[in-house]
Parts: sequence; structure tokens; C-alpha cells
Amino acid sequence: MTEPASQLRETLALVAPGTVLRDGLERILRGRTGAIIVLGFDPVVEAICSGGFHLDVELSAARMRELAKMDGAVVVDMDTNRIRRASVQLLPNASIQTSETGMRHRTAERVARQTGYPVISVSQSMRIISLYVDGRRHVLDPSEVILSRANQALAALERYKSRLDQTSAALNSLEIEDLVTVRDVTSVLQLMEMVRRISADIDGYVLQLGTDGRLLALQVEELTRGLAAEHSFLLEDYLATGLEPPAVEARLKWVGSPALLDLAMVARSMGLGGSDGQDLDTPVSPRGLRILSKIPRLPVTTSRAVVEHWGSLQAVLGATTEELAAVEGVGSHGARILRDGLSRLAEISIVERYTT
Ligand SMILES: Nc1ncnc2c1ncn2[C@@H]1O[C@H](COP(=O)(O)OP(=O)(O)OP(=O)(O)O)[C@@H](O)[C@H]1O
Repeated sequence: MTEPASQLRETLALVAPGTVLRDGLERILRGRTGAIIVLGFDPVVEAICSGGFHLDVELSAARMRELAKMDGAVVVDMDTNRIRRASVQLLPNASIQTSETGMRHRTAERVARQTGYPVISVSQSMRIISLYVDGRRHVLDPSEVILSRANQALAALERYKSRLDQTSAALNSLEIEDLVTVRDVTSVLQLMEMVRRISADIDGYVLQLGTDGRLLALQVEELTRGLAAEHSFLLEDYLATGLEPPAVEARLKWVGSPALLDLAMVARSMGLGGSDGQDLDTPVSPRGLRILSKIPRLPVTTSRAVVEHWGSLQAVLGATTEELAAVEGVGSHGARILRDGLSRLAEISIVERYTT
């Protein structure tokens, strides 16, 4: 699923479960009537409204339901949350292309295109709520349907996150022992990108679920906490000179899902593995930002100062506590946290090496 465009995202949030609009739409569906609701009010909208009556009342679910019982459209000013017209006939430019059938839906699509405002139609015969936004139609699925898709995505997210944790822990050990190859780095980056994509899909579901998606949002937040920072540290650790993390992140975003499975493709995006990214067994050494970020209570500014001073993780590992403390911005306290943290990471790496 691609990320919905921003106007669609905003409209999905406006009609998500838990909002007044959604409550009103659900009441209209339960009442087995239809509706056409324009979410915006300006001179362009006024010019295509004919008949009906003028109002200036606060938007409420009960009012929406009552007004939808009458023929014609309801116009809501979303800037002020007030209903401004009811029972109007909308007369959009008939030459605007529409792919819909049925007057209600043809009108809704044309009005959305002509005014630039989102328009909602509730089909009486098909009992479907559609949004016309940004030149597209989006059907609002019931929460149960979205939740079941979201739960499948969440299960996939958990699987990939657990693989990412294992691969990332393996990279820690390889970094400490200076045995990293391009393949090890790109495997972690590939999994991070997959996790990022699945969470973006779930974010889209969360948006559509409104209050029904709160638990889901918490689960995703928990699973992906700290990942964005780790992602940029990984890039900073290994990027070929001249490449900046945001440029690589943008490049990766455009790699299609099948191509993402190709490690050489991922390596190429980082400027690693030769010109075609195929030399996956080439040894590489990290600067050390990613692994130092795993040391509890060590501020990022300290790890940055150390990495900038020593240039590579191996050089940092070889430095004494006194030498570390002498680096500007580290001090004896920072140096102690750093040394203890590195020793612990080295121990874990040895344990992992001999137990797996
Ligand atoms: N131009 C319009 N402006 C305002 N309301 C309209 C307009 N066209 C249709 N409607 C509303 O839609 C109702 C149904 O119209 P129609 O049966 O032609 O549409 P439909 O697309 O088949 O609808 P449904 O899917 O709900 O059955 C009308 O009674 C009217 O309330």
C-alpha cells in the first residue's frame, strides 16, 4: 500500500471512528438513508448550491442524520465546524469527467474536483461510504475489516523486527571483532527498510481506525522505538564518502519491494560493494555511532565527539580511559560509561560467538 496523499490522510482522520463526522455517517447508514456531504464552504461552493436552506449551526452527528433524511446535499464548513447548507441541489460543471454511475456519486465526484474540497457520499442502495478527495475515490471500510488487515501487518512487523534484532546483534559482535562485510551491513539496512515500510502501512490503518486504532498505534510505537535513530547511525557508520544519510534514505524509499530483496541493490544505494553493489564480501569498518548508541546513559553528543576524534570503532576500542577522557566533551565520567559499556558489549559478543 502506498502512503495516502496528504489531503486524503487529513480527510481520513476527519472521518475516522470516534469523530463527530463518522458518528453521523454511521447513523445515516443505520437509518438506511443516503447522503452527500461537502466538507468545505466558500464562494465556489456557494455558487454551485441551488435551493435548500441556509443554516449556521454546530456540526453534530444527530443533526447530520436529521438533515440527511431530506433530499439534496449538506454543506459543512470544516474550518468552523458548522453546517451551512442543507437540502441543496448541487450543480457542478457537467463537463468535469466522472467515472461514477448514479447521480449522487457523479455529483460528489464532480463537486470534489471543482471545489477542491473533500465530498462524502453515502450510497443508500449499496450502503457504502465513499470519499472523493484529491481526484480519487476512497471507500471507507468498516473498522473490523481494517483491523484484520492491520493485525496481519502487525504479525509481519513482529516477524521482521525479531529478525532485525538478531541480525543487528550479530552485527554488534562482528563490529567489535572487526569482521564486518558489506553483506552484514546491508542485511541490517534491508530489514530496517522492510520494518519501516510495514509500519508506514500500519500507520495508514491507524489513521483510518481513529479511536479503534489506539492499541495498534501503541504496539507499533513499542516495536519501532529508537529505530529511526539506529537507521541513521548505521548509515553514518558505513556510507561511502560523499553520500549523506537523507539522500540514501530517499533513494531507498523509491526501491520497489521486489528489488529491496536484492542485497546488491541495497549495497549500491549506500555506495558500497563496488559500482554494481555485487561485492558483498568486501570487508568494511564502522565509525562506531550505531554501537555506541546502545550504551545506556551515554549521550549522543559524547559518542559523536569520540567517533569524530578517533575516526573508527576499532580506534575507540583501542583507546584507554584516560585517552577517551581527554577528548573534548567526554570527560572522566563519560569515558568511564563508555569503557564499561564497550566492555559489556565485547563480553556479549564473546558469549554470542561461543553459544550460537
Ligand atoms: N446534484 C445533486 N445535488 C444534491 N443531491 C443530489 C444530487 N444528485 C443526487 N442527489 C441526491 O442523491 C439521491 C439519490 O439520487 P440517485 O438515485 O440518482 O443516486 P444514486 O447515485 O443511485 O444513489 P444511491 O447509491 O444512494 O442509491 C437524490 O435523491 C438526492 O438526494
